[in-house]
Amino acid sequence: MRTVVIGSGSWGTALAQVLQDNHQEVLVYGVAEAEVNDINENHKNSKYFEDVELNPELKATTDIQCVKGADIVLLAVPTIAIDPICHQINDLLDKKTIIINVSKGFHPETNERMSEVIRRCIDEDKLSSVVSLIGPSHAEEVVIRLLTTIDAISLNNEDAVTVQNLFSNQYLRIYTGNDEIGSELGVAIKNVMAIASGILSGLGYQDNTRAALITRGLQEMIRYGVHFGGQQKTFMGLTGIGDLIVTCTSVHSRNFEAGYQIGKENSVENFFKNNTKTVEGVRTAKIVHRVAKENGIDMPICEEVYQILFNGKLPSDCAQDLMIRDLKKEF
Ligand SMILES: NC(=O)C1=CN([C@@H]2O[C@H](COP(=O)(O)OP(=O)(O)OC[C@H]3O[C@@H](n4cnc5c(N)ncnc54)[C@H](OP(=O)(O)O)[C@@H]3O)[C@@H](O)[C@H]2O)C=CC1
Ligand SMILES: O=C(CO)COP(=O)(O)O
Repeated sequence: MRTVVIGSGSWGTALAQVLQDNHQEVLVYGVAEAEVNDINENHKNSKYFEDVELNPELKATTDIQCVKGADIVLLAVPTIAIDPICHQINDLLDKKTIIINVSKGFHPETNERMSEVIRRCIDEDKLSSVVSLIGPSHAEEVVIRLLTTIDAISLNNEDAVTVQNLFSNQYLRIYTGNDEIGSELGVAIKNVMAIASGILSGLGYQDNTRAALITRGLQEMIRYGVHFGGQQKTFMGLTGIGDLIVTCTSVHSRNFEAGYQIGKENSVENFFKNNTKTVEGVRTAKIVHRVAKENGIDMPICEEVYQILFNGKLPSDCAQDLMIRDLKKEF
C-alpha cells in the first residue's frame, strides 16, 4: 500500500513517521518548502518539533503529482483547507483510494463534518471510503513514540481495518468503529471545551473547576451529537471523553493554550492579533453557536466561549454567569 500524507505540519509529520516506522511506503506532501527540506535534509521538522530526530527514511516533496497512483491519501491540513485540497487532488487520483481524515472541526460555511466534505469533493469512482483517524493524540507525543490509542472510524469496516493494521504498532494502538457522526462531532466540539478549560485556568481556577468543565462539557457534546444521530456510547470512548481529557488538560493543546492566554489577560484582543497556530476550536465555536441556536440545543459552555471570542464578553463574567444559571437536576 502506498500512502501520501498531505500536510507537512505537526500531525502529518508524526503520522507519516508512524507508517515509516512500520516499514510502509509513505511520502509527505507539503506546501512549505522549508518544512519539506528540513525533513529530507536534516531529518527534522524544527518548526513544530525543535530537536526531535525523525526516522531518517521519511521523505517529503512539494510536488502534488505524487498523489497519482496512491492507494491511501491522508489529509493532515486544517479543516479550512480540506475542501480546496480535495478539489485539487480529485483530478490526480486514478483509482479507488482510501482517504484518511485527521482534521477536527467543520466546513466553515456549510457546517459539514469532514467526512461529508471529502465525500462531496472526491468523485465516487475515486473514493473507496473515508476513514477518520481520530482520538486523544498530541503530535508532540506521537513523534517521540509515547504510547497512544486512537480510532479508525469508517462506514466501510474493511477500510477501517486496513488503516488499523497499517498504523498500529508498539506505541500506537488503533481501534475501529463506525459511528462517524458521534465520533466526528465529539472531536470537533472538544476543541471548544479545551478553549474553555484554558480560559478557566488562565483566570486562576483549579482542579474542581476543570473537573466540572470536563463533566458538564461532555454532557453538551452528547446532547449535540445525539441530536444529529451520534450514539451516546461513542462519547464514552476515545473520540469523546478521551479526546476531551487530553485537550482540556494538556500544555500541548493549542486550543487550551489559546484559552489560557485569553483567560490570563481577560481579553481576546492579543490572541486574535498575534495567533499564527492552528486553533480549530475558534471556528468550531462559531458553527456550534449557529447550529445549536437553529436546532434548539442547549450548549451553555460553548455559548459562553462564543460570546468571549466573538461578542466582546469578559471571560471572568462568563465563568460567573455559568454558575448562576437556574439550578437543575444533573441528569
Ligand atoms: N497536532 C496535533 O497534535 C493534532 C492535530 N489534529 C488535527 O489535524 C489537523 C491538522 O493540524 P496540524 O497538523 O496540527 O496543523 P499544523 O498547523 O501543525 O500543520 C498544518 C499544515 O498544513 C499545511 N497547510 C495548510 N493549508 C494547506 C493547503 N491548502 N495545502 C497543503 N498544506 C496546507 C500547513 O502549511 P504552512 O506551514 O505553510 O501553513 C502546515 O504544514 C487539524 O484539524 C487538527 O485539529 C488532530 C490530532 C492531533
Ligand atoms: O486534537 C488534538 C489532540 O487530540 C490536538 O489538540 P490541539 O489542536 O488543541 O493542539
